[in-house]
Amino acid sequence: MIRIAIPNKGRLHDPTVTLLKEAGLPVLEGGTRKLFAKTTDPEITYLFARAADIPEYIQDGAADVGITGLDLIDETGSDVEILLDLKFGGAKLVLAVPEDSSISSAKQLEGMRVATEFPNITAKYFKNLGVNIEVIKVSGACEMTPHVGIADAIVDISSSGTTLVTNHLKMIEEVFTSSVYLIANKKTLENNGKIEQIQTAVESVLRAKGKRYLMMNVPADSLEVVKKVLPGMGGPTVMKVESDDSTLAVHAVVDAGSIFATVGELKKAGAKDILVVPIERMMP
Ligand SMILES: Nc1ncnc2c1ncn2[C@@H]1O[C@H](COP(=O)(O)OP(=O)(O)OP(=O)(O)O)[C@@H](O)[C@H]1O
Ligand SMILES: O=P(O)(O)OC[C@H]1O[C@H](OP(=O)(O)OP(=O)(O)O)[C@H](O)[C@@H]1O
Ligand SMILES: [Mg+2]
Repeated sequence: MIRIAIPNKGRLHDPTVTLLKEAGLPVLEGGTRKLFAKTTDPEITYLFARAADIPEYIQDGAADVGITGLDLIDETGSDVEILLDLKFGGAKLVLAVPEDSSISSAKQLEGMRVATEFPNITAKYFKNLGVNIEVIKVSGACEMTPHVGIADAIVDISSSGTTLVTNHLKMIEEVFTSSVYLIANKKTLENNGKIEQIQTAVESVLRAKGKRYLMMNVPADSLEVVKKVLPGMGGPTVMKVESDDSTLAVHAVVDAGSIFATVGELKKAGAKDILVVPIERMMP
């Protein structure tokens, strides 16, 4: 049996559940108040946990696989296997000071106080710089601390930057770049092939997100020009169209980012009836 720990609430819950569904491992009978949920594979169960607790659950074997933020993994110093960047939940830990402060670099904070929800990452950052500071650990509303004399600077999560601006703070350094990762217990990973299957399934969803499936009809004498337009992945699949010897059906996988330009060029090359279709999963 493999237990996968996923965030029970907060901003990481919904995208995690969506990704698992796309990977063919939907959270069944889910509900934020429940501790456990099943999926379609009888050998896999979900455990709902706080995002911040997941790294330690994985390290200690309370769960075998986990999905949570890299910042939380690093902060807890958990000894886990980092398998895959899931490319969502992106945020930065930034060093910020009041907007009217004359401080413009981390080095100028020698001997001062820095408030944060991430004391270990913060201490490590300043230690690497050779700057002595006092870390003040808070568990929320960090942005307020420089304005009430508790700290001279903060290290806090920023994504859009709105919270910093609203609280009259300015970023002076980037301390840590985070996104959400798939992690695993080191022992289970060695002994149980199921984790690799889970990783492959999730990876196949991520790979497919950047691709589109193109289908089109091509006059036989335009095939060579059309093939030149279609960037590889082993080249397009070319099929005969029944009852029409002069037309071929051409299928190809292309980068989603280049779809606009590619379709334009295909038209020019003589392709017709072009269909652009999303791909659910892609295995190499
Ligand atoms: N704008 C953001 N603010 C806070 N955390 C973010 C943001 N964007 C991404 N994250 C990531 O989300 C994770 C924190 O999720 P968590 O569920 O603990 O907090 P939350 O969504 O703010 O919920 P809570 O209401 O419990 O604070 C971290 O890994 C963090 O990097
Ligand atoms: O750069 P921004 O897009 O403004 O996002 C960053 C803010 O969002 C988070 O707070 P959250 O909304 O989770 O509230 P919390 O402090 O109660 O967790 C985080 O702690 C920052 O304060
Ligand atoms: Mg929060």
